[in-house]
Amino acid sequence: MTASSPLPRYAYLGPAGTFTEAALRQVVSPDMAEYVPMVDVVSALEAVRSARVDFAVVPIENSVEGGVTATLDTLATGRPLVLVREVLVPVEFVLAARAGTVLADVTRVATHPHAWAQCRRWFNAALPAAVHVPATSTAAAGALLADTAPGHDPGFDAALLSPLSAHLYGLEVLAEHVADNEAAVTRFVVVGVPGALPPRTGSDKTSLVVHLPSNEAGALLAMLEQFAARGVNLSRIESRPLGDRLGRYSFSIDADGHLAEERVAEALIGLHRVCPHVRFLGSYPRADGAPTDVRPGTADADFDGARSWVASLRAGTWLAG
Ligand SMILES: O=C(O)C(=O)Cc1ccccc1
Repeated sequence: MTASSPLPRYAYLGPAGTFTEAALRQVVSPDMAEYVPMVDVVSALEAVRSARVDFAVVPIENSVEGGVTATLDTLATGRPLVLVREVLVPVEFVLAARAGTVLADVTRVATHPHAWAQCRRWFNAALPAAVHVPATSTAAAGALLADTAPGHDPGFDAALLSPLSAHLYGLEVLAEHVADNEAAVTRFVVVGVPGALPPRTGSDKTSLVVHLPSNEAGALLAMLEQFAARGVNLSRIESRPLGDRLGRYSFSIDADGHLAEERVAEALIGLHRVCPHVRFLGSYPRADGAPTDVRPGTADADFDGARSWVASLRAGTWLAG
């Protein structure tokens, strides 16, 4: 990077110390990019749409709660955005407060709703009187606590956040390893505007939003058949309400493989033929590096060979030689 070329700008759910910032750090170091903190994932994604930033890093799925609906819904409609990379972050929480607070005093806990959802059972067992005070992020709760003058009430007693941000905001840790599931992982995605696809690596995912052909028996099967017939495995499928009336859904799908693979391209061709709406959300490398399982008969060479055979039938050259 030369002095004259500006650093790429990345929006993320801030402030400093969020799990989203930890994901962003895995993507690009702070001296090679401008980190732009946002108050929510919708603002981060809209900043990409309005070209205020080049990319956004947002949570999309966690191992305890499932899909992050604000992210899925914002990607599904509006000006097209694509995922260019995914990042996995192990999520570990501590309960922290200002000096002088003891655990028994804590009845109001501020944190991001996803963090609270991942620790509900822990609080039921350890601090049954505690109620959740929603914050825009885990680190925002910590920052607010740190910024409130001594003797003033910020509206809560403690923050549920990462050990790193408890340290960053100078808070005292009251409880460590706060979790319903110690192995919880959140999946984040790097989102940009549509352009050239990241190259195929042999360990890729393709994300899509699909509406069903019609509201009748077999409609879901007709959609799924497009993947199954080409040996394309789905690693995630979630239905989201379309919002206009009850009973209408859009499907958010992650498929194993890259659009550059014939079997994935053929599945998309099938979807485009039978479904009223298909939105391509990108092909990008898997964070876990697991190689894509390509079933016999579904490799590129199998599709090429079959296509040449049909071409020879059409041309009447199949008996020649
Ligand atoms: O609030 C944060 O730190 C975030 O980055 C959102 C979040 C909250 C809980 C688990 C994973 C991500």
